[in-house]
Amino acid sequence: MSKVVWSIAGSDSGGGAGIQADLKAMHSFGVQGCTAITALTAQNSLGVESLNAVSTDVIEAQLLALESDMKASVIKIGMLANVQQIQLIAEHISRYKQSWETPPTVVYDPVAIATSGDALTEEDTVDALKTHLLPLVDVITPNTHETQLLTGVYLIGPDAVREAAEKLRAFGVQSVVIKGGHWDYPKGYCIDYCWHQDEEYWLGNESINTPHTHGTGCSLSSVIAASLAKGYPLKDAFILGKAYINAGLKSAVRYGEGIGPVAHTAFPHNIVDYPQVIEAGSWLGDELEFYVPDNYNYAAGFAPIEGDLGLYAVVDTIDWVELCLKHDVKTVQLRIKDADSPTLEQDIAKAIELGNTYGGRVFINDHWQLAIKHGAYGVHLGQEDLNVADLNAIKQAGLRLGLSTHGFYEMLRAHNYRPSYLAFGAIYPTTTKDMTGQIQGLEKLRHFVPLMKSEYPTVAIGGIDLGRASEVADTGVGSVAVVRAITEAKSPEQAIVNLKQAIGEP
Ligand SMILES: Cc1ncc(COP(=O)(O)OP(=O)(O)O)c(N)n1
Ligand SMILES: Cc1ncsc1CCOP(=O)(O)O
Ligand SMILES: [Mg+2]
Repeated sequence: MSKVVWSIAGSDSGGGAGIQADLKAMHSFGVQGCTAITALTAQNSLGVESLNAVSTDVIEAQLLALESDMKASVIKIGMLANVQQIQLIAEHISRYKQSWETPPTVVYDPVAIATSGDALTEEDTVDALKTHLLPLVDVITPNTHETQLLTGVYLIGPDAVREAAEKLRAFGVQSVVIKGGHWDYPKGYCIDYCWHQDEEYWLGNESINTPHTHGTGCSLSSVIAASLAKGYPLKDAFILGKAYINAGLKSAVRYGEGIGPVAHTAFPHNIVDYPQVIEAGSWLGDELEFYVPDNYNYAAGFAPIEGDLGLYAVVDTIDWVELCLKHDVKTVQLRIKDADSPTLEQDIAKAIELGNTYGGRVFINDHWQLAIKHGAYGVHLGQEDLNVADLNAIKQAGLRLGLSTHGFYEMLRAHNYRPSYLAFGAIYPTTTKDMTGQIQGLEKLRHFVPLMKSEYPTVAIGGIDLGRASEVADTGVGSVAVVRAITEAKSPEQAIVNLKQAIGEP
């Protein structure tokens, strides 16, 4: 069933922001948007002419109607026009959180506008938000101005952004996304920040030069809400929101005399619309004065893969490497997880030799030093390895680099290194490795493939068996990687033939 997301927000008669923007953005991400309207604004592209707050009775009637039949997995809150509204919404959300079988996630996009022109500048409104609403908020998405109004911190640089986020968390908010669309630092760039579960994430891209930016805030938080409902973790929802807004800004047009609305397109499938994940040591990281560790080593642009990866066998012994190569599996990975195995080096050397004998590509998982020493075709590394492996040594030695990714944030982080292939997983639950909370499913794979296929060979891994191989291949992914589908098959030789046939490998 499609996920339900509520938007509790104001109506923009010009159609560019508020409820109208929320519904369009939610639709683009395949969720059912429901609404509880808090205010009716009379506005056009030139500005807000009047604002009529909806009575709390009428708001409550909308909420009760939705609650009795269409409970939300995520509730997005936008404009709240007065203290009474804040109290009412907080009371309801508090009850949902305590009594619903699946408590909703709450995304709050503070909107600094009200009858007086600027609700967040009124002390009692800000007090009511801090006392009643913020402690119930899972993700807050203020822009620079709203952050300043709520925290009193002026966002003059990255440390100030961190300080403001800390203040918002002190009000009881779980996670913070601060939209940097309004600061021009570094010059010509748009930098956004996210704090979630004790980690910070920074995204950046060149500013998009258009005056037609109306509704970007509402739309971004609605994409975040819809993506959370779809099961994306916040760091991925944050990226999808940015990419959607970037695509929308590029196609935004004027409808009136003034500022036009950000365009609503579709799930972003063009890599050029995606922001950069900012890491220490990168140019943007240096501009933001990120701490660079002593052992920092970065390399990008690894040797390309010749031909198609095809069926990719991931196995843990030399016997399996040989069986797979002998039966014409063209890509094989030796994955020995016991770093203390007394035969580790010998096994790696032998696997590489077998690759040369049978003309197959042999990747070595984890043990990049031994892979270099014995001249492997490539190495396969995880995201955590990126901080410790000597990437320059791997690149200089001409080895291919395959990288694991679990979601859009990791995919973009991997993209910073321009590896030789990108693997995406786990597609389905697996017993081979603990992938709790990391199961991607086919829908996410369908989004990942078109995004990355023009840049890299793509690989899908995790829980893929003969019954599932063809639906995975149908996503257009370049390669299907399996462990148990071969190693636990009654006849591994026949399994190889069947798997190749299922994925259309000649
Ligand atoms: C093709 C392929 N994809 C993903 C993985 C997982 O690698 P990693 O994240 O390094 O985890 P471990 O395999 O080391 O447990 C892989 N090995 N191969
Ligand atoms: C190593 C690895 N990385 C992500 S899932 C996985 C295991 C895949 O094993 P299987 O094909 O048996 O599900
Ligand atoms: Mg590994």
